[in-house]
Amino acid sequence: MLAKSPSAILARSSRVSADASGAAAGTVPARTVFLNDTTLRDGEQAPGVAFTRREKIEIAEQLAAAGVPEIEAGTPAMGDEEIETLRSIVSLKLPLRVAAWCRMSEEDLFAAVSSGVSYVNLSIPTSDRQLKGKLNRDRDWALGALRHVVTLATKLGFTAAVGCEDASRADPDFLCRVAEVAKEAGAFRLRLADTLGVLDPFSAYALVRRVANATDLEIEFHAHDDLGLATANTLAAVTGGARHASVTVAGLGERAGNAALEEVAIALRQTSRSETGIDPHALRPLAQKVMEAAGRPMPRTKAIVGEDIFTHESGIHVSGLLKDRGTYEALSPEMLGRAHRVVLGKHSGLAAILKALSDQGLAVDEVRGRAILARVRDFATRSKNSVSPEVLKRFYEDSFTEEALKRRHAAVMGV
Ligand SMILES: CC(=O)SCCNC(=O)CCNC(=O)[C@H](O)C(C)(C)COP(=O)(O)OP(=O)(O)OC[C@H]1O[C@@H](n2cnc3c(N)ncnc32)[C@H](O)[C@@H]1OP(=O)(O)O
Ligand SMILES: O=C(O)CCC(=O)C(=O)O
Repeated sequence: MLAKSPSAILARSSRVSADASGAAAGTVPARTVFLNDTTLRDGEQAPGVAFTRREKIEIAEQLAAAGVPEIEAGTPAMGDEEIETLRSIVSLKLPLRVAAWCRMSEEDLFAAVSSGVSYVNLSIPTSDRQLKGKLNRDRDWALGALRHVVTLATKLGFTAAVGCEDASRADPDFLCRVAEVAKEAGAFRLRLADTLGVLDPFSAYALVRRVANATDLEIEFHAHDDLGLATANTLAAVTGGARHASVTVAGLGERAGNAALEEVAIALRQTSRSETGIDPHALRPLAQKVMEAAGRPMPRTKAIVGEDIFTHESGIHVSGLLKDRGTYEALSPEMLGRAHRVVLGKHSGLAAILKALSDQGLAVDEVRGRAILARVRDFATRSKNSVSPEVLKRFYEDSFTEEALKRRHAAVMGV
């Protein structure tokens, strides 16, 4: 058993250095918002997802390479395997903070000591619904437990943050009181969790603003995507005063998942010019790695990292893009290390056909171009796929045959 006895842990507490988890040495980009990635903790809580130690290590390395300043790498209370994995990640001395998630309990905290992390997120339910419903406790108990466990964590040498589970359904006055006690007990940050994903951007803003005005603790916001609003709520929380956003790669997480790291990083940059220090080029390889390890396919439409996000088919769009890319492209593919692409399919128009032919050194007049377009549409509908350059070339060659001439005639006559 790796977890040590409380007395053994207290005896060595003075040796727990604030930098044991490899907090960054070297160049750190100027950030205005800090993304705390919890792919290895809340991301892995997605049903059926179970990373191996090797996968966790590789994901941690990629997160560091992408410029993520802090990761929540696991839950020591889960036992020896998780503790050993956390130790392996800490031992890499990556240029990021490695934190562990703990319930507000001595037992979890002692397991965290065994894991070698320096940062702990100590979580306590803050809504009456959860306090009563799952713990059969009340607010006074919560404040007492918080004071006791955070004080102990500080004595043990941890840098401790307090996680307010179900903060979005909690009494805001009570959250302010939690912030006060957390601060007195030595916590450095308060995490407001929208555990059930019930907030919208207006209520997320109001909640964070309210608590941020009442405390000088740094605020982190942790969103869930049950209403499809996790990223929007995270941006609103940042506007409300949160300097830290809890995110996961590709939004992997409990139920509908969390706020996606790549969405929050790029949306902040595009909409409010906030800098997170994340390398945009690293986002797609990172998402591919995480989805592969999670055993889940990445939706082609996934914002920022999906296969199709810079691919255009519709005739009107392609016609516009050919004249001026800015007509249908607001996000730069190059900024994300990607390339703009046009495909031929059911929604193509003549301009796209002519351009695709000319890319192969071929030219046709409008009538033949429209006949080829009719075949492209037919092919795409039957095959449910785009038309490749090879198939297009065949349509081009066919367009000289008698049969094609007939088809062309029918197309022109509309029969
Ligand atoms: C919103 C979130 O994402 S919270 C994080 C969720 N993460 C996880 O659950 C991580 C994976 N979990 C596990 O491996 C296990 O549940 C463990 C190791 C944490 C606990 O395992 P078990 O001892 O078997 O307990 P079990 O899972 O059945 O129940 C959870 C216990 O934690 C208690 N608990 C829940 N939240 C807290 C809290 N913040 N502080 C203290 N205790 C808590 C529950 O009341 C329950 O205890 P009880 O059985 O005395 O009522
Ligand atoms: O309390 C916390 O630390 C957040 C836990 C969590 O993942 C959640 O509430 O969704």
